[in-house]
Parts: sequence; structure tokens; C-alpha cells
Amino acid sequence: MNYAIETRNLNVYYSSNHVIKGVDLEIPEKGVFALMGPSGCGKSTMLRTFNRLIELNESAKVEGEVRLFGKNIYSPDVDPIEVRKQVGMVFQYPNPFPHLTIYENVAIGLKLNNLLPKDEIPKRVEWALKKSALWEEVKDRLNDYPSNLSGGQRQRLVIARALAMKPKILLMDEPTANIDPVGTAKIEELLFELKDEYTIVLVTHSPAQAARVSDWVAFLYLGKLIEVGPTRKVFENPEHELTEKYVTGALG
Ligand SMILES: Nc1ncnc2c1ncn2[C@@H]1O[C@H](COP(=O)(O)OP(=O)(O)OP(=O)(O)O)[C@@H](O)[C@H]1O
Repeated sequence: MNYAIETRNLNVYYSSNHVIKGVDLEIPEKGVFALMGPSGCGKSTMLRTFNRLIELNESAKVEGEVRLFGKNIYSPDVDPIEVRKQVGMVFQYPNPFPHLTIYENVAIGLKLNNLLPKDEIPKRVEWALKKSALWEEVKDRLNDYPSNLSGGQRQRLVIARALAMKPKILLMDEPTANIDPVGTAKIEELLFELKDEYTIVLVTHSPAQAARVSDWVAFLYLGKLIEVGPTRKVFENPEHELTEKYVTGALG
């Protein structure tokens, strides 16, 4: 099997606080891979090692390897800015730029990085908005500001912004935590649409969401990888007692 992401003996510290403990993980290419676990177990920290965003925190120290398509992104010859161009990221709070129009929000990454000739940008924006299932809702108001969009629409706008850069990997950190149930259902549907083409790593504290949307799941607890496997197997026949407790709601 081809892996999009592999970690080898991954350890992360915030100052002396050891929060990711010797994790070896393989994330297959394409599909939805959920990182689940209770609050504070290290899900967001681990996700941020996959695009070196973790380094923006000065107290964070990473040891071990994270390989994207076989290449260790922590080796000295790798530029973190280049890594981040290839790995899209969506956060818990939908964060379109409020002072940019809907159109500009999708085009901004392409423009800043000079990724496309100018005349090809409108087509890419339309493509990305279609991919993120937002086009029909915004095509007549591309010059409006995102403040009039619902939370779910804003989150799909941010997903369009990420997709416009044509990343192979999309990291999502609790993307529905602040979205109402209708908006959440739309985003979960969208994951289903995107997963044939992209490797999506989804952080969720909700075992129910992991069960609904993921193909593989990893259970983290207190910074350790407790169990990983096909979602159905982990939920129906967990190997570890802790996993069983977590998926049945008896833990955190
Ligand atoms: N910027 C930071 N500086 C210091 N410690 C941090 C920082 N961010 C997180 N931590 C600590 O690292 C541990 C893991 O946090 P992390 O946010 O990765 O967990 P999580 O599973 O994503 O939790 P949540 O679901 O609550 O976001 C926690 O003990 C947390 O307090």
C-alpha cells in the first residue's frame, strides 16, 4: 500500500511537556483518516506536525520523522513553506479573510504564491468552489464579503481556498466543531465526495463522527497511539480495552 503520511518514532514536546510519545503511524493515500481521542490527547499537535505548522509555536520541539509520500519533511533540505503549499489545512473556526470577497478568498493563495497565470485564476476559483459544493450558493455573489455566509458556508469557503492550491493532502482540525447540524452534514457529505481524490486527515473528538466519515481511524490517548485500523474493525472489534471504552462513550 502507498502511504501519504508516515511517522517514525514521532515525539513532540512543549518545553518539558511530552505530548506526543513515540508514535509510528501510516496514513494510506486517499480516503478519510480520522485521528480521534479525548480533549488534550495530542490530536491537534500531531496534525500540526504533518505540515510543520507546529514550528510556529516556539516552545514546541519535534523529534523523529514525518514522511510525506516517502520524504521526511523534517530533513534540513526541506522548506516548510513548500510543505505547507502542498498540504491544505482547515481549522476549527471557519476563518475566511473578512476584508476579502468570496472570490478573493479563494484566489488569494494562488495570487500570493504566483501559482497560475492571471487569466487562469477565475476558472480555478470556480473549480474549487464547485469541488467544495459551494458554487451554486455563491455564484451570483462572488463579490460579496463572507460575513453574510453561514458558518457551514464559511467553512466550505475555506475548504475551497485550500483546494484551489491543488494539495494532495487536506488536514482538518475539528472542522465541524462550530457548525450547526445541517452545516455539519454538508461538510461530512463533502468529505465523502473528496476522499477518492485526496488524502484527508480529520481530527475529531467525536467517535460518532469518526465512525460516520472515516475509512481508517487512529485512537490517541495521553499522547500515545493506542490503536489504529480500518474504522469498522476498530469500532466493532477493538483490540484494546481503552479503545472499547472510548468508542462506547465510557471514556472522556
Ligand atoms: N501551544 C501550546 N503550548 C503548550 N502546551 C500546549 C500547547 N498546545 C497544546 N498544549 C498541550 O499539549 C497537549 C495536547 O494538546 P492538543 O491540543 O494537541 O490536544 P487535542 O487532543 O487536540 O485536544 P483538543 O481536542 O482539546 O484540542 C495538552 O496537554 C495541551 O495542554
